[in-house]
Amino acid sequence: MPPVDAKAPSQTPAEPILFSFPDSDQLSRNLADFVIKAQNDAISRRNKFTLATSGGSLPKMLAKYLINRDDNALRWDKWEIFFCDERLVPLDHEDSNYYLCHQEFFSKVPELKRSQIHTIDESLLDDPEELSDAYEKQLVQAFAGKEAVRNPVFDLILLGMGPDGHTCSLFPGHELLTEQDRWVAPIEDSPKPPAKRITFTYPVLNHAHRLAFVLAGEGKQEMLSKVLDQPELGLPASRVRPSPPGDIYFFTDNAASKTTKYERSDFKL
Ligand SMILES: O=C1O[C@H](COP(=O)(O)O)[C@@H](O)[C@H](O)[C@H]1O
Repeated sequence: MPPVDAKAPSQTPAEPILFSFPDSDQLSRNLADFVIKAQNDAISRRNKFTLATSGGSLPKMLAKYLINRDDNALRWDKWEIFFCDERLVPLDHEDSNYYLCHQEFFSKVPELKRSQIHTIDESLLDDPEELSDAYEKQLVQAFAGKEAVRNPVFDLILLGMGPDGHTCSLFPGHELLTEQDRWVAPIEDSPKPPAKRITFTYPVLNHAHRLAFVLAGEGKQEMLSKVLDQPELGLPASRVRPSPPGDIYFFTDNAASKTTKYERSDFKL
């Protein structure tokens, strides 16, 4: 188990900032600029860029304008990549979030070395607790030093959201919503298959420097309205509210944000 958080618990959490773009192509283009800005800020601060990504619909939208660029904006050698959640299947299984990200993104970036990507230990697939602890240890090692006594502070965490409001593998009504000690936890009863997974917990999410939900299409509309307009429902995605100086953004297309009454912000870097 990681050391106890030393941060003062009384700070008011950040308010979500909503960006809405005409379509998913514009969303991807602006998301790429946002990621590059986060990368540059992180490199100036600590000479590396720690990113955690989700699976689902995100990797394709993320990759679209990050791969095949001709402007040298990306400093791939500085990237260190984790997964916000992972399914307990082999890394070449089609349900694996790593496999999906590899297909959509990593395999198209030859500069990115395999050692920069933190995956689960496949030899522990039969022991979710052990596997989860081993993945948590990878975080402890990556964030060692001064930060080791607090929580890991990711430069950027990219999130998706399912139609039930889940994010990572944190599902509505599940006991993991109140997990305060572990950074990474196993779940063996995920309502969305596969049932066995590991997931980041809120202590990790809510200490990140920046987080962004990436949501496109009409299928996200109803749940996005609930998450932004009715936070009192306590849906998993609504509970992502980092403490200052962390920021939380929603990158959406107009189809996803059509019905929310939440105020849109102009996108500027
Ligand atoms: O199961 C999962 O679902 C969520 C949402 O996926 P999406 O296809 O609706 O974008 C995803 O963020 C998570 O990483 C994944 O394991």
